[in-house]
Amino acid sequence: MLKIAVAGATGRMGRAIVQALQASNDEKLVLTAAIHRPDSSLLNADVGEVAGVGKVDVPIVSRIERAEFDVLIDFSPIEPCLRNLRYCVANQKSAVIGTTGFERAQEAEIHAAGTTIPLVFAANMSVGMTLCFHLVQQMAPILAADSDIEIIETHHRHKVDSPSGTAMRLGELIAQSLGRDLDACAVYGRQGISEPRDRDTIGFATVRAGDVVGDHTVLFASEGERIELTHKASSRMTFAKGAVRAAGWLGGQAPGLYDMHDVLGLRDLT
Ligand SMILES: NC(=O)C1=CN([C@@H]2O[C@H](COP(=O)(O)OP(=O)(O)OC[C@H]3O[C@@H](n4cnc5c(N)ncnc54)[C@H](OP(=O)(O)O)[C@@H]3O)[C@@H](O)[C@H]2O)C=CC1
Ligand SMILES: O=C(O)C1=N[C@H](C(=O)O)C[C@H](O)C1
Repeated sequence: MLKIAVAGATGRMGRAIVQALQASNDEKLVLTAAIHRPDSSLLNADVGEVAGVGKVDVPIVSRIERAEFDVLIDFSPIEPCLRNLRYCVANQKSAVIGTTGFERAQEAEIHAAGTTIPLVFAANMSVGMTLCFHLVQQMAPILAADSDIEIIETHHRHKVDSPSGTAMRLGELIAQSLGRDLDACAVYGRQGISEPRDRDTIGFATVRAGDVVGDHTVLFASEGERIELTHKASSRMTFAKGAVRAAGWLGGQAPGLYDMHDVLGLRDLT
């Protein structure tokens, strides 16, 4: 049996993860804890009822210290997510982190945690986007000399971090495959009069509207042709199933920093 705790359990992703756990065919995965913020009116409510899957006998708690678990799946906001991670490191628990929007120093802390506990950290837990992460690294070195590279993402109106974690990861992987430093070559949005576009930059455009689950396009545009690699998520269950799969996979792993390539057995692709 692998005991799973979910942090951010009442959020959009948290509820989808509770649903995915209930629907999972992996009988060794058991939801044992759900964590929400201390001042929530939902404390002590049954998380299954909050997620719409009926009673699961798991009351929502406010502190990770009150949770009994082997693997934490965390989609809570940045500060609680980092606090939870520190608890996991101190208590040798495994973690799957799906939260996005971390600053560089916070990412460094997550990477360091991966030296002491089994940790999956992935801005996008879908199979399709994991494949796109691979594909852009193949495409960019072939196309970059003649192409402008732009990353365009659209998400629902409630999303607070931008560009999305996925867009940033796409940018990092493209920059890495071209030997560029993303911090030096990224251009975030444009307004007003500017010089003509510098081919060595990577542009980011962000759209926030309605209930869009998550669309990403990487555009390679040269004189005379363009390639658009587009991924569209139409259900949060796509990410939730990935997170649950990652938790089950982590159960047997040694300490290390992993991503969905490892979980899906696609590491040889990269
Ligand atoms: N890696 C991936 O595949 C994906 C990643 N994400 C990322 O996951 C994160 C969550 O997204 P989403 O579910 O849409 O956001 P939500 O805002 O719906 O969910 C976050 C939840 O965390 C709760 N929360 C606030 N404080 C705490 C706390 N101290 N402890 C535990 N929970 C707390 C919030 O409660 P309240 O609202 O009451 O404050 C909210 O219910 C984002 O960073 C998003 O970018 C999203 C989809 C896929
Ligand atoms: O906040 C979201 O919704 C999503 N966040 C992730 C991101 O920032 O990339 C993944 C997905 O696109 C949905």
